[in-house]
Amino acid sequence: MTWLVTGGAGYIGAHVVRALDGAGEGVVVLDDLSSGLPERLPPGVPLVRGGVSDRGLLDRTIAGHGVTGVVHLAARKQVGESVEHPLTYYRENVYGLTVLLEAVAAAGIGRFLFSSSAAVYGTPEVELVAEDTPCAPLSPYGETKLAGEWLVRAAGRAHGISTACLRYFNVAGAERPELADVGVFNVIPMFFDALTRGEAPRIFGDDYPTPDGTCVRDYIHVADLAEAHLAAARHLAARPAGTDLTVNVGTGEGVSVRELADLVVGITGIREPAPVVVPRRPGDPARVVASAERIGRELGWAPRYGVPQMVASAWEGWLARRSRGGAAGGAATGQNRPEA
Ligand SMILES: O=c1ccn([C@@H]2O[C@H](COP(=O)(O)OP(=O)(O)O[C@H]3O[C@H](CO)[C@@H](O)[C@H](O)[C@H]3O)[C@@H](O)[C@H]2O)c(=O)[nH]1
Repeated sequence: MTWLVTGGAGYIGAHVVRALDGAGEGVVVLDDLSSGLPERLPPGVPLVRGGVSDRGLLDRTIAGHGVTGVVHLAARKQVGESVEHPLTYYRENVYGLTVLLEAVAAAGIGRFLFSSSAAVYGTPEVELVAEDTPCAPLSPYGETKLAGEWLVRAAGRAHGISTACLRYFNVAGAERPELADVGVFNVIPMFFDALTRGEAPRIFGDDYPTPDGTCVRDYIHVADLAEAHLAAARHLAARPAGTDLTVNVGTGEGVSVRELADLVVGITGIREPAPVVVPRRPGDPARVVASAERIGRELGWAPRYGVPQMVASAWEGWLARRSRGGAAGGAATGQNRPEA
């Protein structure tokens, strides 16, 4: 197969590209490089520069590279930003997806993997969130992911496309330092950022109904997440056209913010200033932990890495970036120079 990976130069996308490429699948990347970095791509993987709303570019890329499957990761993903700019989120995450699905249907492509999110569940009041837990997203970001799932499944049914919606839980870590997340939007990089600036990491609330009072999340190593994409791609390829699969990609293990802060302090060795508790951040659910039963059963997938490895690999990436002078990017390599 040849997979078109949209957003393939991003933090998660580059890990997915490496997993597919390493397993011998053909890969072509479409990325507008708004946050993606060409040097994240392995040598020999073609990069087409552009967005998923550009139908002409999609048609040329699909035909020119003989694309037979799509992994769609290109999207905006910041919850807070989506509250301020909902129209941008709907345009890029929903309208962009309709254009992509039209191109996929017109080309007769039979496999489509969609990057969804645990954000579709909102505030699930259950110990383990199963895929049939009612979806009630709290932000425009989560709404666009849920609407995206509806679009993907409806297009799959109408056009005989096999589809998989992967609901990512809290993604962290890096397979190698240069692939680490360069954004400071999630808790682990936010803790690193505070500590390396001599400030105390902030724990948002310790009065939640959880064992230590801090929020509990299901952290998943990005390399394990990438393997889940490979497993889903193979699952679809082995089944009849029109198969649809919706799975949580999480570990089933909850880790509290306090436990995470202790790990970060231990792994970085930066003990002062110690983490401080500040008021709750509005909108944070107390506990969001996946049921990983379906993904294990359907895909035979299980996580290989735990939270200590996520923190340690993210820290290596953080240090590597600092040693490069803090620059987020670098020059494109010759092999991955954008085509368009
Ligand atoms: O400086 C910080 C940053 C975060 N947190 C807490 O850490 C936990 C994790 O926060 P964060 O890394 O921001 O992730 P979530 O808010 O859980 O959301 C992430 O995970 C969701 C899927 O579950 C995705 O939809 C979102 O895009 C992604 O940001 C939460 O309890 C936060 O309150 C702190 O205590 N201090």
